[in-house]
Amino acid sequence: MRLWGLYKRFGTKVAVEQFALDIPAGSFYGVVGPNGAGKTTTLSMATGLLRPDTGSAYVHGVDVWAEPARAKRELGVLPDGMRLFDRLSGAELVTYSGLLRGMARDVVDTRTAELLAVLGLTEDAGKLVADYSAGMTKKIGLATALVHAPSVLVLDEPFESVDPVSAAHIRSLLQDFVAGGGTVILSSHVMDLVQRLCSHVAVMNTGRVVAAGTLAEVSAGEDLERRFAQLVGATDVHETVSWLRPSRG
Ligand SMILES: Nc1ncnc2c1ncn2[C@@H]1O[C@H](COP(=O)(O)OP(=O)(O)OP(=O)(O)O)[C@@H](O)[C@H]1O
Repeated sequence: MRLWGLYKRFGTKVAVEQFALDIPAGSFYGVVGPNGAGKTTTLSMATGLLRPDTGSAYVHGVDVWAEPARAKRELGVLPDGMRLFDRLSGAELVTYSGLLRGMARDVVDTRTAELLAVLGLTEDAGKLVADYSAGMTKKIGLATALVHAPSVLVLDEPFESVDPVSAAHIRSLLQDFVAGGGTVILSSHVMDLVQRLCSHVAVMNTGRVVAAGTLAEVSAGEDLERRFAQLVGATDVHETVSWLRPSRG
C-alpha cells in the first residue's frame, strides 16, 4: 500500500498533512501516535471511508479513490467506532458482509462459522450485535473484515476492549495472515504489542509522520515506548494534579 501527500482539514483544524508512507507487501505495519495525532483520519482516507482533501492512496497499485470497487476487493477494514448494522445477529452480519462481496453462500457459511469459532463468538452467534459488548463488537467487526480473504488488512485499534485470551487468538490469526503473504496495518496505543508484533512502525504526531521504517530503524536501539516519548516530545510523566489527594477520615 502506498499513501502519498494525504491532507485533511476539518474546519480550521488540519488533522493530517503531508502524509506519505510506503507499506511493503507482507509487512506488519504499526501506526502509533498520541490521541488526536491523526491515525484514524489517515486510515479512513487510506481505505476509502473518508475522502482526502488532497493526496492519494494505492493498494497494489490501484487508486483507492479512483477505482474503489477494485481497491476494496483487496482491503479488509476494521474502522474505529464502526457503525455496524446492529439489528443483525453476529452470524448474519458476517454472512451478509460475505454475500455483499459476491461470495458463494456455502463458502460464506463455512468461513463465518470458522471465524466465529476462532474469535470465541460461536455461543453468541445468534445474539443481536446491538447487545454485544465493546470487545465482542470489535471481534465481529474483525470477522467482517476477514471473511472475503483480503490481501491487505487495515485495523484501527483492533485490540481495544478485547480480553487477553481473544487478543492472543487475534494476534496469532494476524501473524498467520502475514506469514501467508498478507499485509497488516494497524493502529494501537500499546507500544509493547506493536514492538512484539510489527515488522515496521510509523510514529505520527500532529498530523504528520515523524518517524517510519522497520521497528529496529525507528526504535534505534531503545525501547519503543521510550523512543515514542522522545519523538512526540512527551512531557514529564511525573507531572500531576496537585489537588487530587483523596482526603481521609
Ligand atoms: N469529523 C471530524 N470533525 C472535526 N474534527 C475531527 C474530525 N475527525 C477528527 N477530527 C480532529 O482531527 C484530529 C485527528 O483526529 P484522529 O481521530 O484522526 O486522531 P487519532 O490519532 O486517531 O486519535 P486517537 O488516538 O485519540 O484515536 C483531532 O484533532 C480530531 O479532533
